[in-house]
Amino acid sequence: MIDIAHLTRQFGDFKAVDDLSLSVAAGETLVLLGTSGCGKTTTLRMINRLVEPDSGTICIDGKDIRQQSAPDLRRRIGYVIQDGGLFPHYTIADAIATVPKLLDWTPDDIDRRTRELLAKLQLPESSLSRYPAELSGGQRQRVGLARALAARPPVVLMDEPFGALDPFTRRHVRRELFGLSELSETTVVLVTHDVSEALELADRIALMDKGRIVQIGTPDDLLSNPANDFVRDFLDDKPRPLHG
Ligand SMILES: Nc1ncnc2c1ncn2[C@@H]1O[C@H](COP(=O)(O)OP(=O)(O)OP(=O)(O)O)[C@@H](O)[C@H]1O
Repeated sequence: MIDIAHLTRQFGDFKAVDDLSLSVAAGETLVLLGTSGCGKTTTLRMINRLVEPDSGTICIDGKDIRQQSAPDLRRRIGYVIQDGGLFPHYTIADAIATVPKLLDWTPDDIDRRTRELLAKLQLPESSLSRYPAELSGGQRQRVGLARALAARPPVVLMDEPFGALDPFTRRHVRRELFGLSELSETTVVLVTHDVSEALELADRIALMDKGRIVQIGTPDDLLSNPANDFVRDFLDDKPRPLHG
């Protein structure tokens, strides 16, 4: 579904992403996990051409993404960021309708799809005329996902989608959203630095360090056969008392 080969991106002299290759299968959830600054977001943003690589290729369904215009590409790739990434002056109805309108859906089809998503994501219909600032963080996150899923894109990219939520809400919202059949059929690439989130959501985890993949595999693979001490230490995030 997504094939990334020898992807490199520098900022000045600094290699943010360094010869990175990976594939994501259709319907798979791949989590990019790693420390702050290891190149997760840069990798993700190259998939929807918000960042252009210096070298390497990305193909979706066998087609090089540079052979299509960035706006066309982005209409077929949902993108979810922290706190929903909603425009403050768009109502929730406008936000969810953004891509369907660009794709010239009829108002009836947009309305039907919007109401379907509201029901699935447990958002009240009264939220349609509200603005993001009038919703809770968890609700904004659901609207961000509704907007990303509205036109049924085959691929959804998520960058720390639950990062703005408190730990309790975070666990609750992510379980609920990833329980949706709609999302389980979609190919998802999700960026996080939260180990338990990665272990819970991933079909496979790509653990990154300094722009490279240190190990890629199922959560079980990484836990039972860590490639080195970095992988072992990274995954072992149990709290320990400092003294005693
Ligand atoms: N536009 C830019 N200009 C200069 N440097 C950048 C730019 N974007 C990213 N970088 C640098 O590239 C490195 C990787 O950044 P990136 O955002 O991909 O990391 P990350 O793993 O997603 O980190 P975080 O979890 O903190 O978001 C960082 O050192 C960052 O400072």
